[in-house]
Amino acid sequence: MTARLSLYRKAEQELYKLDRSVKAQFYDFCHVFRNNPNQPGLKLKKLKGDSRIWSARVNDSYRALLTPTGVDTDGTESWLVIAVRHRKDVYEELQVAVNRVTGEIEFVDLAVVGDSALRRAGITLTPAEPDRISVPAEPEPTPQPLPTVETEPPPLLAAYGADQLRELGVADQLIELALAVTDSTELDQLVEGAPLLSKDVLYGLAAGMSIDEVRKEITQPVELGHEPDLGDFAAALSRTKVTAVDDAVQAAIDEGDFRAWKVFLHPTQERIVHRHYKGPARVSGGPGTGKTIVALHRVKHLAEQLPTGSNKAILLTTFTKNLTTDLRLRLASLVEPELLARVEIAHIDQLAARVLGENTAPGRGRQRVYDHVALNEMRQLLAELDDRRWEPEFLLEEWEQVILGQSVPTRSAYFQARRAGRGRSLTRPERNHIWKLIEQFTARLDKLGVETWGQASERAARFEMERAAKIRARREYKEEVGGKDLIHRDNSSGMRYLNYRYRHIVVDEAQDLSPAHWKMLRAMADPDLPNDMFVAGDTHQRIYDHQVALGALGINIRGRSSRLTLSYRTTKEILTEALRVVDPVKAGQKVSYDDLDDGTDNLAGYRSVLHGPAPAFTPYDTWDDELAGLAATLATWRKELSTDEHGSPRDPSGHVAVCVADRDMVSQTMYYLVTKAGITCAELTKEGPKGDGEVHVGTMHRFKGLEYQRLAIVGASDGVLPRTHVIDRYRTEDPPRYEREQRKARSLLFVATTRARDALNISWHGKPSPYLPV
Ligand SMILES: Nc1ncnc2c1ncn2[C@@H]1O[C@H](COP(=O)(O)OP(=O)(O)OP(=O)(O)O)[C@@H](O)[C@H]1O
Repeated sequence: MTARLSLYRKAEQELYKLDRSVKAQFYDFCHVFRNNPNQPGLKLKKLKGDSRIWSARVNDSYRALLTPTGVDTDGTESWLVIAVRHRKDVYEELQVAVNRVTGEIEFVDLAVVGDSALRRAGITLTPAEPDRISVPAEPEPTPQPLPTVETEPPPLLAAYGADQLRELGVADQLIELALAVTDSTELDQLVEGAPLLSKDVLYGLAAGMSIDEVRKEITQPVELGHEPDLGDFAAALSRTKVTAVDDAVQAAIDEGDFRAWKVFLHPTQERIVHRHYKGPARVSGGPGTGKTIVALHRVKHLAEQLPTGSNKAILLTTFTKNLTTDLRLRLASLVEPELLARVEIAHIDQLAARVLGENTAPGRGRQRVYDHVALNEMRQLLAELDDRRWEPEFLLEEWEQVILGQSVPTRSAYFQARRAGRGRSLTRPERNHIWKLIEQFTARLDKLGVETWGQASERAARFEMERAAKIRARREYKEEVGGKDLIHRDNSSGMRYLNYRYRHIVVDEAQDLSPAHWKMLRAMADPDLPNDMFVAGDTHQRIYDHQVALGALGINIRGRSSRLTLSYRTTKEILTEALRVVDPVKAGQKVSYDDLDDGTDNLAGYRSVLHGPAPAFTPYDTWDDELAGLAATLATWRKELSTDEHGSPRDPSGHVAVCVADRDMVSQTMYYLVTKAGITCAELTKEGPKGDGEVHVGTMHRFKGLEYQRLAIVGASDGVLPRTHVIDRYRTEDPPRYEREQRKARSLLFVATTRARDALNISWHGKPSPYLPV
């Protein structure tokens, strides 16, 4: 008799952590079991407590726990491995059941629940295999008197009843326990071995979500829609996310946690990925909630729907070059090469450059320069004209945000232009003066044969919009003439083949794209088709000054926005401090964030189930002291990360990073670490880490979208974050600008703090940055 085996998700995760030798014995076990589950050496037997759970021998110490999930028509038995664990951790009270809300198979593990919670709920766990060496029985401990009602803290979820938890989908076995827990540590222990839905519901309620919010945001999305048959495990198995145990299972398990994001999407993530959207859609969420992961799965989902041969029909784009490298690697590990060929991956500037290349005669292209070069030119122009009326920074921004940003073509149009968020208003003569200066400035850039990236994206947007207009005009005409051949009307053979560049566009790090970027992207996909654009971003992480209202740019995301709230990256401890940076509770410091449209966004419900040490905040007297402290921390981290959890050596390179505020500090930090502390470094550049030094060092901007196991932020002093000497004058001169600069600096620190997975150290010398929660 043969058997089909599947692995429950939790069992697979347990396997990742087991010793290599136990894993190998598990593969042997699977092989034998699939051939004949009744092979005597497997010692397959039912546990006493829940008749649905069986135990089988993997080796002397380890047991596989399984549940039968039906028999095929050909007589093949189907079994689900629900856990693999040491025999000492197998006890009779284990339970497996079908969840009444989702209809999925759920396994509840009480071994991880704290003693106090179990005691309060009156549960005692009985080992399924008591130790064979008999030890003289210890005298029964005298029962401890239960704390009196006065001293017992009230239950954490006192406001809710058993029926409510049941209706929301909490597993039956956990309900009494959940209602008895009195603090968040007990709750953490309780949910550690809980099924996903129970965990989400309990954490949601504990975080202050109302019953209605939990029902709407957590339960309803995973509801089956009809009452499941609680005894039909075969049907339940088909709804449960499992890994088939076949010859490839070893490779899957060896990949360990690296595989998790590819296979186990959270139901909220999954829903966003697979939904059909009639128009552009958006996913938001705090750092590490999996927006990039959702974007990648969305690309996969869309690629799967396309007909064979749809080469490069999907565009996956993001803000920076180094992030495209990461997207490319991840996507390649997620999809087959045939699907990968349907996707074009390019960062936003690269796209703009390509459009300009196509529209420029050979040899006529302009060199693209960064804003600091343009600012220098503006400064020189003003000096030559001896014009001190306006700051060069103000003029450059006025040009980029108002004139370029709104494609203002003429002086008279500039008189009418909206200048929302630009601070002080300008009179007509002032606008006249500014227009003249900017004309001279752009003529100067022209003469030098250069343009800014802002200008380039604006020009690219214009070319693309013209292209889209031609496509529309041609379609309208075709409709008018009833679909007849249009050769007589097309003025070039290329025209006949003119079509939108992409069928779908997926954008990551959307918060930093400028209006010109959006206009260009909008024109690259057909606005009349569903699922045209999918946008992932978090405005709390906006670190460039590009505020947009997508609706005004023809990208209508209203009613198609979703939010992720569970962080997969950062620990609760780090997250709590990071949130105090962007959402300060100090009086008078309310900061509000937009939703890429006319509304506002927030991080309500943003949470993590991971734990780690509390972030360290360390003051120093001088920069030199701080660097010495950093070197000591890095040496400790290097030592700790040099062995894995089984004690085997491991290379810690690339898992630790140092984040500073500016380029000078990058050089100083690297110089100190290399010459004085013997720690090799790799500088984080726009292209990614340069060289293979063990510790990555970079400015906060370079950390966008990245993550590290341990992170040190150094030089987080007052005056550096924010740059007081640069922005202080706006405090009275231009309060909205001052506000924007503050928000950018705050977001920068927020981005930096949320790059750390396990440990975060923040230090400063002199006074700390006002944004730090110290
Ligand atoms: N369903 C999942 N299963 C396992 N790991 C996940 C899952 N979703 C996300 N992760 C992991 O969480 C981390 C953060 O994910 P991701 O980078 O997509 O978040 P993000 O929201 O884009 O973050 P940020 O806004 O900071 O760029 C990554 O290491 C990712 O692999």
